[in-house]
Amino acid sequence: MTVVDLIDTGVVAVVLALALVVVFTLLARERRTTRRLRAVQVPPTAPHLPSTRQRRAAIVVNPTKFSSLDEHALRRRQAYVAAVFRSHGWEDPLWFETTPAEHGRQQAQEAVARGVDLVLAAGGDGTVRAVAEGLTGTSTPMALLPAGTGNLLARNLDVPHTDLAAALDLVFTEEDRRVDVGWLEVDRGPDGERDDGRDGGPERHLFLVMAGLGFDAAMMAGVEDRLKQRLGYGAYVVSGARALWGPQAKVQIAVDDETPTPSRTRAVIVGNCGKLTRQLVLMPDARIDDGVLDAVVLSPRGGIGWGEVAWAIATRDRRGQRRVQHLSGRRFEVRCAEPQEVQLDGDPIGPARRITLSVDPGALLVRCPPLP
Ligand SMILES: Nc1ncnc2c1ncn2[C@@H]1O[C@H](COP(=O)(O)OP(=O)(O)OP(=O)(O)O)[C@@H](O)[C@H]1O
Repeated sequence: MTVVDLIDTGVVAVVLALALVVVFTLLARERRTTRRLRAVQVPPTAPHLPSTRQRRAAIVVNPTKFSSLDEHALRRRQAYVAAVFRSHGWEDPLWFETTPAEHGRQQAQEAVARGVDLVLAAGGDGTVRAVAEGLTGTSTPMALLPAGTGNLLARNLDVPHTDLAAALDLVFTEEDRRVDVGWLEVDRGPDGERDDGRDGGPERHLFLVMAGLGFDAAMMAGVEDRLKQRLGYGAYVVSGARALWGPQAKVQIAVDDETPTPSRTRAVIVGNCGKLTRQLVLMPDARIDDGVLDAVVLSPRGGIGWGEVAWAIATRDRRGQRRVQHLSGRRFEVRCAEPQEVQLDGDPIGPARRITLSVDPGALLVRCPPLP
């Protein structure tokens, strides 16, 4: 190992150590202040209004996210939620469970067919994406009951992600906001296996936060479920430390109708919104309702390069520099010389040779606080 390698290794170790300290401190503080799930107090029932049609919500639940609750606790939680709806003059909600084969899209479509006024996605970002696929293009809004590890959409929309009762309150106090939807088309090459549960046509996935390929996707693919349950967000830091050392990828990036530009990169991340945590903002200019997608292209070499990337992100640098390039447009196409891991709102979906990302402006209604 040369002296430069040693310095590089040292810098990476310091950057990672700092990142670990910052992430764990922020998460610990966030948990302390917001974890306490409000006492299960059933609010008083509102006076019955016979003349108007009662509104009704559907709740699409990913049961794996509540597996720590026993049958009794689960029923109490459901009874509490139903009582909250009744107390606001709504009918008892319809409940749908996701399955290993149907992650929420079909359940949301069924809820719309049954005429509900709102569909709540109770799960992580995977459930939120699936429910959004079922609601996009309809006039039925979605609300969030965040129960995942990352809860990236909730973080970006300022929906409480550690207090289900507070998230539920928003249903009755907030308005519907129109947000953009991102679509990712994946070309896996002749040997690739599709991952969207459909048979014909191109493989297509909806995303609401970020999609991309390279380092970040490899990091997410490397997160083991057991570690995620034990460490939560910290599992991503551990996996990130492993993925840091991969080689640069040769890619061609085309934005809208421009000529593709060749690049050697570690990650191309395209965002509908840009926040990873309250403090960590990857794309400071990304807005979920501006009708365009933003992107960052990260091209560090060695530990010093990663240090520059970490600094640019920590300081929310908007201008970009040689290691961190910012782009924006309505359509991105990324072609890779070798297949690269792809991620969607934090979920790895396997390697691909080419991805195309486009925006469908204002295609989804979400009930949430005013958009940041
Ligand atoms: N009934 C079920 N049994 C087993 N697995 C399920 C079931 N329903 C959904 N899943 C799995 O859960 C995944 C979605 O999980 P979730 O909603 O937590 O998103 P996530 O992105 O994994 O969240 P996070 O990583 O933030 O915890 C789906 O992709 C599917 O694989």
